Amino acid sequence: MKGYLHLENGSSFEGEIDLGSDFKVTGEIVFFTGMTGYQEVLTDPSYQNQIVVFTFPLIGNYGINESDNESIRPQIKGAVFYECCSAYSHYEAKSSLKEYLKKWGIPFIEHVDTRAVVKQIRESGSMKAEFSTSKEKTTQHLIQEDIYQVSSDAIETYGQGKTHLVLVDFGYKKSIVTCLTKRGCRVTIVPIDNIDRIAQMQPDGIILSNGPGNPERYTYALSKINRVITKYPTLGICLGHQLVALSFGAKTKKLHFGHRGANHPVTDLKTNQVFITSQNHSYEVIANSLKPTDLIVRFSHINDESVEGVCHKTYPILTTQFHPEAHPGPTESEWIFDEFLNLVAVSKGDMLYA
Ligand SMILES: NC(=O)CC[C@H](N)C(=O)O
Repeated sequence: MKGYLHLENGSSFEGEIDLGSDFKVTGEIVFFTGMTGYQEVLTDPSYQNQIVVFTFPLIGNYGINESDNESIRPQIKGAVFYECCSAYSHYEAKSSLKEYLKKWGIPFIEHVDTRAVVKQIRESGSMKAEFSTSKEKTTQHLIQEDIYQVSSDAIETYGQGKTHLVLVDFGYKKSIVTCLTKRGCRVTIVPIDNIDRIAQMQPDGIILSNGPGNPERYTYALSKINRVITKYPTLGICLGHQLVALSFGAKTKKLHFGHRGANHPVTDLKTNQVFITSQNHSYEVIANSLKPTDLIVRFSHINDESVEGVCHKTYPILTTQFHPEAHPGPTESEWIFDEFLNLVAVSKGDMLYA
């Protein structure tokens, strides 16, 4: 049946929806530019509350498998496709993308002119949107509270290595844990509300995870976060990077339409090397706001010179706005985990990490 995507800036697009006639979904509309990696995007908790426009025109062609989930369920609010492929083909595929979205009740609209939608987002910025079978715009109802269900309830441990890391969970991606356990680490996942219990766990280092929403909503926890990260070697990833910066007094702001894709070029200002990164964020750390702090910009985005990571002048703290764990996207920045584990090993007094 015909469906309509309505954006907060007043523009509307026609497509096709195959859910019941009363249904309507609202959320913040963002776009992801990767040609592949849709399963990782759907299941990345950082996308909670967002309607994702996939810019590649054919999505779903290798189906859904059992290994590419970044969390236990799809997290996006809705999806917009040009074409969502039913005739998938891959030896590991267990179902089609459409079947998977329907099973979890995630609405999607297809046969939408996604290029035209993205032009609107690039002009007006990320904004509220809704799609439904109604031709009528109800954009005045789109301004809604951002409600996120993040962070696991329980403390869980993965891996058995000698190096013990605590991952503070704001909605972490599974691949971050995989990158650490495959390097011989034991990783304890700690919900943000249990941050006071970290010292009892005697970690060798801390990871602040990725997560959805505006980093400023964690303002209440910044002093606790700062206490922990100035005690142990710390790696901050995406939201975790933003929280490190905020906890030292820097500021964040919203990007016009965010960085979401698998081909974002970043320079390491320490070595002048450039690498291609996987990204998914709406907010950035304001470079100037770092000046009065002891944080130094370590990584910079080539396209817009936004801050892509920092390190601290004295503490063993390293952060990335991009995703070194990739999934989706290129794995060429995975060495960040090795550099961080080097910091951990040095601070433990061990030999340098191999
Ligand atoms: N992937 C993330 O951790 C995203 C961080 C934050 N929610 C942002 O959009 O900027």
